[in-house]
Amino acid sequence: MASSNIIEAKNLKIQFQGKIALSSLSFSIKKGEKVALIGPSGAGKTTLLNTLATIIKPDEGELWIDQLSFKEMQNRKMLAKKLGMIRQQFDLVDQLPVIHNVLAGKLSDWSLFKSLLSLIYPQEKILAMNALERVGLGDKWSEKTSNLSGGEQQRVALARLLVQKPEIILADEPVASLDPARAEDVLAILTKLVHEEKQTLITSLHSVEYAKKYFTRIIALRDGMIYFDLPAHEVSAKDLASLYVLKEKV
Ligand SMILES: Nc1ncnc2c1ncn2[C@@H]1O[C@H](COP(=O)(O)OP(=O)(O)OP(=O)(O)O)[C@@H](O)[C@H]1O
Repeated sequence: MASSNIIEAKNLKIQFQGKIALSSLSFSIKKGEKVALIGPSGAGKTTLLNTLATIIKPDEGELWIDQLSFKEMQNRKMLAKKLGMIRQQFDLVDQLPVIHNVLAGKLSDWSLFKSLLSLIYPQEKILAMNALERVGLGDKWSEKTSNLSGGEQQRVALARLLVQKPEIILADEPVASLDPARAEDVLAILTKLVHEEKQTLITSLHSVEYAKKYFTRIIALRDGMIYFDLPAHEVSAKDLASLYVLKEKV
């Protein structure tokens, strides 16, 4: 594996009840790339992200994350250092103040005692406050998380990632539940932070417009296969039209 490749996948195959979701996918991703996964519904974007997150074990093929095999990635502490995940549904604990959700990014580093103590006296508060400042929520640290808007909650999830500091961020439709203005705001912050932290980002997106604007590379999936894999600026209207064309019924 070339040392500049942080992810390398060879012939990944995943099936669910005999139905192929990913069909012999091979690709590599370099450190610092910002990759958007696009493609029609059911193309395999979420399955691929969950495989990269080592949540789904491939039926066939091999996967290396920063030189580590799928098996070596099962160590929880190691996994948290390498990979951070952000989803459409934020994965926050609504009833807790914002700062506790941000500090959840540290849980894999902390002992059980420190984690429990932090629920009463937030530990490493300055770290969390700095992260909240960077996502523009410095004044919201003590608010109950459920009182925040959807866009603000997704920014809390970004602050949690800043505290976790993984090398790779996997994002599954991170802005699907937000209105267009908030969606763009969250994507702009996410890609700016990833750039500043020199992280690698892989995001599934339904918006081709945002994929072209905020990402360096676009991998298009269709029927569990790579349909095209191009620098974002080279993706043409014709490529997109044929990717999303509805299949004729036979
Ligand atoms: N847990 C599962 N059990 C059975 N089939 C599944 C499961 N997860 C995904 N699939 C199937 O695998 C295929 C790929 O699904 P996946 O969710 O990865 O697509 P997607 O590109 O993320 O779609 P969307 O854009 O609608 O989220 C689909 O045919 C889906 O029905």
